[in-house]
Amino acid sequence: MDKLLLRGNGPLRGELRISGAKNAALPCLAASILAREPVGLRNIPHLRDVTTTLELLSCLGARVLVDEQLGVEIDPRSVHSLVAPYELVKTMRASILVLGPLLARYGSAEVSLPGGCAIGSRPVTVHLNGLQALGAEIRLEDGFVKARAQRLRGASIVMEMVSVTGTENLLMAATLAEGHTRIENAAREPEVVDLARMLTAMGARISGAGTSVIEVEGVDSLHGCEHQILPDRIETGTYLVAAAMTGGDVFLRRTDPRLLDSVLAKLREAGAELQEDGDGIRLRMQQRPRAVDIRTAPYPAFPTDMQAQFMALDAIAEGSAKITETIFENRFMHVSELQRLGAHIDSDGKTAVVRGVPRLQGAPVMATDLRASACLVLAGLVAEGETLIDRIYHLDRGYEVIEEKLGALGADIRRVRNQSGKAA
Ligand SMILES: CC(=O)N[C@H]1[C@@H](OP(=O)(O)OP(=O)(O)OC[C@H]2O[C@@H](n3ccc(=O)[nH]c3=O)[C@H](O)[C@@H]2O)O[C@H](CO)[C@@H](O)[C@@H]1O
Ligand SMILES: C=C(OP(=O)(O)O)C(=O)O
Repeated sequence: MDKLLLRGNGPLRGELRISGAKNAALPCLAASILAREPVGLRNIPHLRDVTTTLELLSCLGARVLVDEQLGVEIDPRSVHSLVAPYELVKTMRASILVLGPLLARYGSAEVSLPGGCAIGSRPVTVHLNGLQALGAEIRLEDGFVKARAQRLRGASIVMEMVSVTGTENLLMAATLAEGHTRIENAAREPEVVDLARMLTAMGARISGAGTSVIEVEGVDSLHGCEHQILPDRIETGTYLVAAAMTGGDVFLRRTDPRLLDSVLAKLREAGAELQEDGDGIRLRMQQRPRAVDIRTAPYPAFPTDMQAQFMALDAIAEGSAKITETIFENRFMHVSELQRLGAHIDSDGKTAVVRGVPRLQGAPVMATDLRASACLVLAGLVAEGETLIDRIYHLDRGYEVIEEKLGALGADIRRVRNQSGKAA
């Protein structure tokens, strides 16, 4: 198992390019199943979750072509299996996103239930209730969601809670349903908007994406398209926090700061100077960060996917801060690892009070989930001595070549590869 070795060595400086968003690429890849022609996707990030999704599409029978610049072409005309097997689904919750497209396009789907992941129970009830409202017959059998429908029918759906993947599944299903669908209490995340842009380019009739009411007029078929995945706002936010924590000066290219308002507001509150510039954003930090309170909630409020990174910032900030996680019941697993590095944090599961210390001390730590891993990398950048992070396969699900990108900004970071299969 690979590990990351870091030594805190001062401010990050320089420029780097932000990748396409994982959480937009995965639904867009799933949406390709809806088309009657090949679909081309650009700015696809090179991530383990993308590879798993491409394997899943191949397993369904789609022809997948990956080109040098990591553009991907998917030809769904050869799809012949409507079963998403456990072996692939268990490694990635986003696999549930093939359910809506398979059902809408082929009238049947069997998708293994995604397992409960470390950050919380993550049910898919609102996906299933919404598909039933569109006329699907759904059974849960042998760990699979088995869904059938002659043709889905448009319906008015009020989502019980704001669900990002739930909104995406229903939106994709509704594009080929007969008649009009209205989705209320829809997620407003930019990744939902990106998916709607792609579906519209395929001939879907959608309005309201980005608001909490999305309306879809079903069409008989969807054609191919070329679509550019939007920049990763969470990767952007993670590198901005890295620069802020190290007292650095970095420019992040090919990103869209408008997707990050709530995060940028918190960085300013922490003392960072931000400058939006053409296709990117520059951050300069000339003081020790001030502690900032965080409360996660659906977009446009502060994203749960940035909570762990801000806990790392608060751990070395001036003053105390309260962090409240409202989306997932178990997303504080980085607390005990930050404590190993010398952070002062009291947590009761849903809230954490962080008292900033002037300096962290390097130690061996364990990554437990994707953003918890990012939080430990940030802490390692400012810790005195060596920090060795184990189980970084989580990180590889969501950050493209993180050690190269941080290395280019001057960080002392290196991947320790384990060739033998024994602990490195
Ligand atoms: C609203 C929100 O911030 N969603 C986050 C969630 O999306 P993801 O789509 O994975 O999760 P959902 O948005 O569906 O879940 C949001 C909340 O609703 C609950 N829920 C969801 C579906 C359901 O049927 N029943 C139910 O109770 C979940 O347990 C969770 O507490 O994780 C992603 C990965 O970290 C983040 O990128 C998303 O920003
Ligand atoms: C937890 C995340 O992803 P996933 O929903 O794929 O588990 C994330 O993006 O932070």
